[in-house]
Amino acid sequence: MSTVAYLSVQEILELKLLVNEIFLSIQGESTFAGYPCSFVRLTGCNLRCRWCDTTYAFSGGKLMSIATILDQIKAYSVPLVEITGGEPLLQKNILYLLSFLCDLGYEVLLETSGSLPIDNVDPRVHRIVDLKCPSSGQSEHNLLANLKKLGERDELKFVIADKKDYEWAKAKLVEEKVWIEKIKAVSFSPVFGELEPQVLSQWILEDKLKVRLGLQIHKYIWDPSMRGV
Ligand SMILES: C[S@@+](CC[C@H](N)C(=O)[O-])C[C@H]1O[C@@H](n2cnc3c(N)ncnc32)[C@H](O)[C@@H]1O
Ligand SMILES: Nc1nc2[nH]cc(C(=O)O)c2c(=O)[nH]1
Ligand code: SF4
Ligand SMILES: [Mg+2]
Repeated sequence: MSTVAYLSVQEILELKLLVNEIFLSIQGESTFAGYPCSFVRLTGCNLRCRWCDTTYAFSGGKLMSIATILDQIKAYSVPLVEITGGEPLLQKNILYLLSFLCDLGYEVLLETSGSLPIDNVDPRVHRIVDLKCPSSGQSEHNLLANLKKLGERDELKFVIADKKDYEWAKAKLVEEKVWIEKIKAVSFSPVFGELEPQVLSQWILEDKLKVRLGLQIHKYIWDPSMRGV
């Protein structure tokens, strides 16, 4: 617990988070795509991406103690856990949950918009940081200072709706090269239902970019509008 104020185990277990859903699925995004993964989706987001597929997580949910959340994750019995949202970093108690999961030996992923500081996140966590492209309508919220905090276990992603977004993302790879070189992976993902994977693939191949094409594979396995997968 080096990154946050010291609390006893009992105090940590009693801390609460506003949780939208907890579920077991196949990890659909990032370099961990394909693995069984427990998901904890927290309620609330400070952004409003035009194409957000999880608007139901902007409100609602249930206040749950970290002890109860852990019980559910333990019941799923898989070694990979992702905390997502909404925007998970809006709730400060998330930092305790992340560290506690690492202490228990889980491989822990955090999916964040990158609009809030990522500094206090336990260094054992894999941080997956989205840089919001222009057509999301939220680019002005990108906290570019986060990029220099990224390390070798972290990933950067760009969700791309059109050629303008693509060119913007490509320019960022050059402008922020010095930080991006140090991280595990960069992915370019098409906005689902808006940009054909084949079109984005063609652009990446033409430019021979060293980025991974990211497809949300859960949307090919299950109905793309389904929750809890
Ligand atoms: C729902 S967000 C939650 C985490 C955080 N708020 C964020 O934006 O990174 C999880 C991921 O889904 C991506 N996403 C949301 N809607 C999408 C869509 N329509 N097509 C492709 N990716 C989408 C986001 O860009 C983000 O990388
Ligand atoms: N299966 C599955 N994988 C995911 N990876 C990141 C997700 C997210 O919403 O953050 C997500 C999700 O919603 N479902
Ligand atoms: S930051 Fe994430 S959860 Fe919030 S609106 Fe954008 S995609 Fe949706
Ligand atoms: Mg999702």
